[in-house]
Amino acid sequence: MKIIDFDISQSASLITDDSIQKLQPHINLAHQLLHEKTGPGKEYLGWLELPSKINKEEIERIKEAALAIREQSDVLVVIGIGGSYLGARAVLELLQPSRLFGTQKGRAKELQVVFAGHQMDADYLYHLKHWLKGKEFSINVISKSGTTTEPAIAFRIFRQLLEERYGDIESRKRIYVTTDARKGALKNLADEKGYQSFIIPDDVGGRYSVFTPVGTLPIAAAGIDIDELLCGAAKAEKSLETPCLKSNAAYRYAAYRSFLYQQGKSIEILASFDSQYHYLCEWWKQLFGESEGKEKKGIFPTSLQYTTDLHSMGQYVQDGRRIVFETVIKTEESKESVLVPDTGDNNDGLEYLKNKELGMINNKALEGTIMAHIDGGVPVGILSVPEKSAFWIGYLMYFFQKSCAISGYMLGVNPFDQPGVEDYKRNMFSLLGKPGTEQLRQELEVKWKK
Ligand SMILES: O=P(O)(O)OC[C@H]1O[C@H](O)[C@H](O)[C@@H](O)[C@@H]1O
Repeated sequence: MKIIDFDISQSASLITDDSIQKLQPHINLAHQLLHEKTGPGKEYLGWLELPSKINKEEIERIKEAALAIREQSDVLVVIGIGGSYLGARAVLELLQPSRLFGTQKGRAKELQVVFAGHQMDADYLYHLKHWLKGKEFSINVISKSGTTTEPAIAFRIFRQLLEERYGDIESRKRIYVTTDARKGALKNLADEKGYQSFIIPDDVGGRYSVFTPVGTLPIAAAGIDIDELLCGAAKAEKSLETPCLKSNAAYRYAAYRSFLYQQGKSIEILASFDSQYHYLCEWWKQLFGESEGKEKKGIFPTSLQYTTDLHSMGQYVQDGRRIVFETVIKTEESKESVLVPDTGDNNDGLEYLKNKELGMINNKALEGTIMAHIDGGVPVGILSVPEKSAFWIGYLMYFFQKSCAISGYMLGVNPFDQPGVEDYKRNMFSLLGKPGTEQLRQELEVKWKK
């Protein structure tokens, strides 16, 4: 039976199953806090039963909007940052590998999804604006608060471009807003202009929102089957209901992290041997980093793409400070077959690999790397994902959400807030001269001797 599993048996010399099992009482407590909705952040647990309680009518509305976008445009500009951006990007990059090279070649009228508002890089926005010349485009602006600076600026830029191109009335039909049901500047603007709007539920935080319209609208617009995605998430919700460590792989993963953190391992590397997982790793970093990095505690989540990074960071992992552990994503099947060509000579010394599958070679690299890292004192957990499909990515993302919540409760923090993120924003607003922030500006000038 196909399933996402988490296995640490190869690292037995560094971490035993027994030491994980001993954490069952802690897991039970965390499970209780989560499922009885009594823990910190309990007002943000809407994601927990979201896949099984999905509103069918809303899904139909999303599919209709996705179809309309595909009919009216060549390009969808998705504007958002953090949890309002990474989930959709992760799914797109994982399931549409040809995106990595720009276009969806060979397909009739394929909508291209591009991202903006995830930074304030002037050069990027300038070139994107110019690239859109002569292309039909629509916008999906996504912001739960409706006030985040980066997407708000990008939305101004692309809304202006849209209005100049299509005029006020037509451009209103090309703007799709995903935001709070009641409050925020974006909500007000959407009401005023009559943009088609989608709601981010109050009880679902940004980094847990991929199965809401935050993720599903751009994912559906890209032509990915959101029923399958949600079906995978619902399957995970059901399969990961039990607190029993032996049968709940997400809880085993949480316990493994918790155990290693107590042993002084403060950095977790999420590694994959498949470049399509890059943005899934970025999404995972926000999920765990924002959920756990508080009160001067928490594992620092980072990611590496192998074998690429074995040629840059491999040295550190193998032989640097022993504060690192690794979680390796292993996908069983490569979708495509690529063979090492038989060139009729052995000048490069690769004759022994002729006609061999690249997928098989990559797999041997994975096996060899895991052995080397364990020998070097790095515990490695293997997260096996049956295939790269909408169903299994849905399952995987729910798996991570659930393990993150449990891991956060085991750490003793609120896994659903992010108070620290406000500090840079406060300073930035003051330095930009936002009205009402004069006092802070003076304090900053004195402190930093400007
Ligand atoms: O959706 P938004 O309200 O625009 O927020 C986007 C992101 O910005 C923040 O600063 C938060 O730290 C993130 O958790 C959030 O996902």
